[in-house]
Amino acid sequence: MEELNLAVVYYSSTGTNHQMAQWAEEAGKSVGANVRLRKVAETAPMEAIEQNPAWKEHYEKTQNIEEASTDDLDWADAIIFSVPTRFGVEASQFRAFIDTTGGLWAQGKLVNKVTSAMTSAQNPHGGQEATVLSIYKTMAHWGAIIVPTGYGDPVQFASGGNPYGVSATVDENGIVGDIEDAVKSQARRTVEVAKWLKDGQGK
Ligand SMILES: Cc1cc2nc3c(=O)[nH]c(=O)nc-3n(C[C@H](O)[C@H](O)[C@H](O)COP(=O)(O)O)c2cc1C
Repeated sequence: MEELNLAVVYYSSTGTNHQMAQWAEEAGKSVGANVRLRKVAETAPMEAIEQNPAWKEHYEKTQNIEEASTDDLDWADAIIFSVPTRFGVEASQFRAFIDTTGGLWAQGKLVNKVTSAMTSAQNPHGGQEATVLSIYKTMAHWGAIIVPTGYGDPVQFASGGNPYGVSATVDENGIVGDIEDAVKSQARRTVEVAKWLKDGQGK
């Protein structure tokens, strides 16, 4: 078995997607992948962050996490993205990062990356599926391999059954329900698919 590199790239203002990314990191390691957990750089001005105590606290708490770079994408065989929903699409911080990938794209280095995406939103129907699908549009432009969650693992029914990628609903107490197993299942599946492709073995 060759080495398998997984990059878990997330953006989070108030911690939800950070938590989901950590679960994905844990699951990736549990199936033997080398994992890089990376946060997308903050682009909002400090005045905005400081107006929201939860945002400020999370921002300060995660200063030690390395920021995502295009090198992480180049290094990775598999990439999992976790990004909050903002008005029905991904947070702009994530789009700013994606907009730095033109060089890799031009060299064809994003082709066949094995990718999967997760999100969170305040409302179950507030754009969760739309956000994951929006990320997948970019993956199509990359020529990446998209790994949806589907319904192959029953744990996905328990987490709301978003077949595109796990999505969390968040209220004032944090993530609603227990989606940890669903996130971990998605991460393991993404790594498995990447392994099949890397080893040239089908299932
Ligand atoms: C500017 C803004 C726009 C948002 N738009 C939506 C939305 O369209 N639908 C929704 O259900 N929640 C929306 N939310 C709630 C966020 O999705 C929620 O705060 C986020 O998923 C929490 O993730 P985080 O803790 O990782 O930052 C919005 C929040 C902000 C600040």
